[in-house]
Amino acid sequence: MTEPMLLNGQRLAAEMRGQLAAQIARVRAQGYRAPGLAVILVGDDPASAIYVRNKKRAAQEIGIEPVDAVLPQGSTTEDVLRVVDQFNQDPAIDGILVQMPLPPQIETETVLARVRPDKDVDGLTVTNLGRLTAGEEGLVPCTPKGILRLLEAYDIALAGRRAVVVGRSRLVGLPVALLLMQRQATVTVIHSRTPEPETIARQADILVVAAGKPHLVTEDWIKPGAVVIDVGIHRGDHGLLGDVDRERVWSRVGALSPVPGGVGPMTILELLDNTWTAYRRHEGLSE
Ligand SMILES: Nc1nc2c(c(=O)[nH]1)N[C@@H](CN(C=O)c1ccc(C(=O)N[C@@H](CCC(=O)O)C(=O)O)cc1)CN2
Repeated sequence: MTEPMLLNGQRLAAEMRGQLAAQIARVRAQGYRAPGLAVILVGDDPASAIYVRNKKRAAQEIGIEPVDAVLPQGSTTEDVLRVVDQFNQDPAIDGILVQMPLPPQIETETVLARVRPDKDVDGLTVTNLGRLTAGEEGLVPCTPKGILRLLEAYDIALAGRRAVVVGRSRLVGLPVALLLMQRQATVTVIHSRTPEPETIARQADILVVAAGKPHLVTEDWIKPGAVVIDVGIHRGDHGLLGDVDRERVWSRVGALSPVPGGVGPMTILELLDNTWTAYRRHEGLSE
């Protein structure tokens, strides 16, 4: 078999960020304000702190003004809602994201429901997920949107092909299944209660793994030549691990998105892209 292809999200995201930076610089030169992104971090999860720092840095580098609110681990739902309300009302803020996961005492549903749908740059509100389900224009969740952009950039055909999604989360599994279906793929979603998941996964031309379990997927899950998208990210003693055991699947796959350097950078890119979209809508600029 020919050598598998590595789907390089790091490089694609860098290219796209350059294009966004140029577009933002153009409108700024015409006298428009800077796009504003509010990032809400609650608690002391170390991984979340890294992602938030990376998001703010990426925003700043392309000309989006990041503003953050950092709340302590013991915050209440009401505390978070107050911050969301402030950003909802602030005309300088185009996008609001609440970093997930939230501490267990906070009602995630209630917090997400408070974010104005036109500022929901994570695409996680019921309004935006409903629009996605109906095939209407809205703001699309970042990781799924990044996965589709990565597949498109590498000319990976979806229409008529069999896609299997491992995981059914609101952040990734559910919306990526919808997007793949909209691209005419035949989609199956499997999850923790699915019997014999390997047997179903082995039918996949495109396998998207968002299970949250390090090295869950091994060669037994892979149809020879399959395109495998690894969404997992886990901090092990020897660095970052994905949900896919890269060494064990490598001889069977046709293409693989690596961890790190695959889907992660695409997630941040799509957050910036959604903020740019929200900004243009707020400023009445053409899309
Ligand atoms: N509100 C949200 N919360 C969470 C989301 C999200 O999209 N919105 N997704 C994940 C975490 N996440 C973004 O928040 C995220 C994870 C990983 C990366 C990334 O760039 N990873 C790098 C490695 C970086 C490192 O850890 O050293 C890579 O894969 O190359 C970006 C964003 C859960 N929460």
